[in-house]
Amino acid sequence: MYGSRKDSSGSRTPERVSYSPSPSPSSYSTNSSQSSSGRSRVRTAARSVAGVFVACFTPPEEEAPHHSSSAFGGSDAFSSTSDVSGASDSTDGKRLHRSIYTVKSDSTHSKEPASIKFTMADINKATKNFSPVLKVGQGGFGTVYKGQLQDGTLVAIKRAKKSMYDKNLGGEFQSEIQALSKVEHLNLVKCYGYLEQGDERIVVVEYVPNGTLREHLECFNGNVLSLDSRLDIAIDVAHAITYLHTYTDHPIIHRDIKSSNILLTDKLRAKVADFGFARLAADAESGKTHVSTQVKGTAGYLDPEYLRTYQLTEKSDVYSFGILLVELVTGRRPIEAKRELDERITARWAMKKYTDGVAISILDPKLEKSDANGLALEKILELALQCVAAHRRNRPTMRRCAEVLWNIRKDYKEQLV
Ligand SMILES: Nc1ncnc2c1ncn2[C@@H]1O[C@H](COP(=O)(O)OP(=O)(O)OP(=O)(O)O)[C@@H](O)[C@H]1O
Repeated sequence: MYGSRKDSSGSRTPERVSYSPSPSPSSYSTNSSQSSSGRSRVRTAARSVAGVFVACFTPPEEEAPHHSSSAFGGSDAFSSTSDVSGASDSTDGKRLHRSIYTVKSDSTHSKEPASIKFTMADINKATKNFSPVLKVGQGGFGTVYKGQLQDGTLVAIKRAKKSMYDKNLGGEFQSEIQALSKVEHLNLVKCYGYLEQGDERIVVVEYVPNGTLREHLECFNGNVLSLDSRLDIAIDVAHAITYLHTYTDHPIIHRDIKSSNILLTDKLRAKVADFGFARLAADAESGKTHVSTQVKGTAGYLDPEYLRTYQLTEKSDVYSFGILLVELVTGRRPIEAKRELDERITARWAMKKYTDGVAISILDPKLEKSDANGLALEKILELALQCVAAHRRNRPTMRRCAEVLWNIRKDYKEQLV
């Protein structure tokens, strides 16, 4: 069900196989950037973590790894770096020792979403009867149109394809609506409302005008995204996901963080989209620490521990975020099937170069190989490595990721002047 489709370049386009404010800049300690000794420690640990990628992403034609026994054992060596995981990780050890996991269904959220219900007449008007000229994209959910509401607001109108509805879309549609309508954050795509009528399932969300992060990494408009902008985007995404994870009553796990779900504004700031797979995380107060659920997500970004155990926590998003960080600095997709064998799994290839002390060789060739870029690259890779740790207890929180990135950006800017 979750395979991958190929784009024209032969690369795999992955397929789906109390308000807590974003951390404020002032709350970030200025000395929390990773030290160089810390980096070398992480580099050592990386060697064992690299095994994870072998196990999880070995392309079909690749030989079986010789060291498969260590495939999920990387965290033992890696545990020496657990001090960077953030204070709130301390509960994770307990989480892993629980033997009974409770399924938390969406039914606990019986409250009507505060979203506006649209009529078919509104939608037809906004999209000029689904004019093909206004079609801006196509995804797993269906077709996306640009539209304009009566008050002039520009919106993206996502129309579910009939086949999705046939496949019991009902629950997923409700999930998307519930999650979207309750959250509001500068770096999250805002939900304006929905329509549910007969076979039609339509979501109306904020229109974000400047394409996806993936498109920008491929220079779709001819402009190279600078490392500075990439850092800004990473911080925006970290803030958005931190917000979801610390959401008032019920934390939300995004479940599908990837570059094509990150939309950019004209000023190149990021807005995280597509809560189609979002599920409400287990309520910490009730003692239910994660959701056991059918595995969903996108190939290349999927947390191996989630794949193995079906147990979903916020740390699955952290894993996907780590893959996204690697994507940001290399410009490559998580899986590039047409590459040489040792380069097909981008994160594994990048981590190997990092541990070999030649991280600079994986910098997106569109970026200048300057000292400042090289240093920032190493620090970003170090964080990415922590995010993709085999075991979730060794991964930092999203809040911690935001803090570290904030400091990397600060140091980077200081180096540039
Ligand atoms: N809010 C939006 N504003 C502007 N364009 C959008 C918006 N949402 C989606 N799009 C465009 O529509 C495309 C398809 O989006 P959609 O979220 O349906 O699928 P996807 O995330 O690309 O893929 P999948 O559904 O498989 O995860 C996007 O790549 C983007 O170009």
